[in-house]
Amino acid sequence: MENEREGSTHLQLALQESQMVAVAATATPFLPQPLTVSDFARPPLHGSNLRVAYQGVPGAYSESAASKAYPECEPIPCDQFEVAFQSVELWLADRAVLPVENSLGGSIHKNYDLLLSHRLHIVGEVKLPVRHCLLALPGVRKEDLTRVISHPQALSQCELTLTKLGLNVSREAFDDTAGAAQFIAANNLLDTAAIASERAAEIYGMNILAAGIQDDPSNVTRFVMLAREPIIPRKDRPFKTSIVFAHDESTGVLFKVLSAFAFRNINLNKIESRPRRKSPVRIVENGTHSGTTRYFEYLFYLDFEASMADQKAQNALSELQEYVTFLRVLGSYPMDTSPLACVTDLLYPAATASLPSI
Ligand SMILES: O=C(O)C(=O)C[C@]1(C(=O)O)C=C[C@@H](O)C=C1
Repeated sequence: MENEREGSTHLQLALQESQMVAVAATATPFLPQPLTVSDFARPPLHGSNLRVAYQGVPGAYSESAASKAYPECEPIPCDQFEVAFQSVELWLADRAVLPVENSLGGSIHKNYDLLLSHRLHIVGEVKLPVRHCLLALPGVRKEDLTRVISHPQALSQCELTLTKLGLNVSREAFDDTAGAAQFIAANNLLDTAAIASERAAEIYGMNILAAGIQDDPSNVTRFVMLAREPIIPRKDRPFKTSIVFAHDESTGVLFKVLSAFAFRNINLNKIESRPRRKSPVRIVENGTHSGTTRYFEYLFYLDFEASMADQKAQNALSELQEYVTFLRVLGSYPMDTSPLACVTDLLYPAATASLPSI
């Protein structure tokens, strides 16, 4: 009797599990499921195509960036940025393609921090125009909406346009744009819209209520390609080098660092500061005045326009070493100078057709 009850419980569990699998399969048929930390126990996959990890689910802009960077690749969805880094380190993927900045939303700080806490090398960059759409289930009208969900970057890139559209909606953050569309479809939400790509609309059977809803028509996200090994820097095409450094409290160090590039006519593309997490604050006793001052400590990320194969870049870094307490080259890689093709052109070259624009 006891065994029988146990048997029926197992059966019920198995049934519930198979029903859950069936529901998930109906919601997103044949789509690869995102990697999670628990997948790292699996043996590495082998195949002839380059396996490229990205954060999100199919239809995410990061997937399009992976396809732009490596046209023949097998894109591998990951549920978090950290998982994408680890999947390359553990040979589950060959490359990772991750967003680092957007022309409207600014830097994606999480990835700057992860670049430092992992040992991968930047081997390329890719710039992707991001054209957002407002997606809802078939039959849903703008007036029915009470909520818009998406990746925080996408929500902020469309903030003004959402207001202009006259939508009386709350905004909620989601892990990625396509994941938001997938969630609406899987839960048959008739009062919720997602901000995501045209490709996400197609994959998850959603309608496009409005296209091109980003606040600036030339909205672009820059992604970096990461690998276990660095590439050999060259001088026959435009290269960029990314470094990260920290310095101690002496005066004018940042000025000296920037001058090391300026005096050699090396163009700086970007400088970003992040808190130095291991020692975020420096406390200084105020000499004659009583009390103490707390200074924030920073790590500086800098991109400059030169290859590490170039003597003047090597000289600039040698000079930097005199001023800084920590220096790491994150990668020296070809600049993306290609014309900006939009996501639709990349994935459906023949059909950049008539979308309901606002
Ligand atoms: O959610 C996605 O589709 C992503 O690929 C992520 C992401 C980001 O992290 O900034 C990438 C590009 C867009 O700027 C919006 C979101």
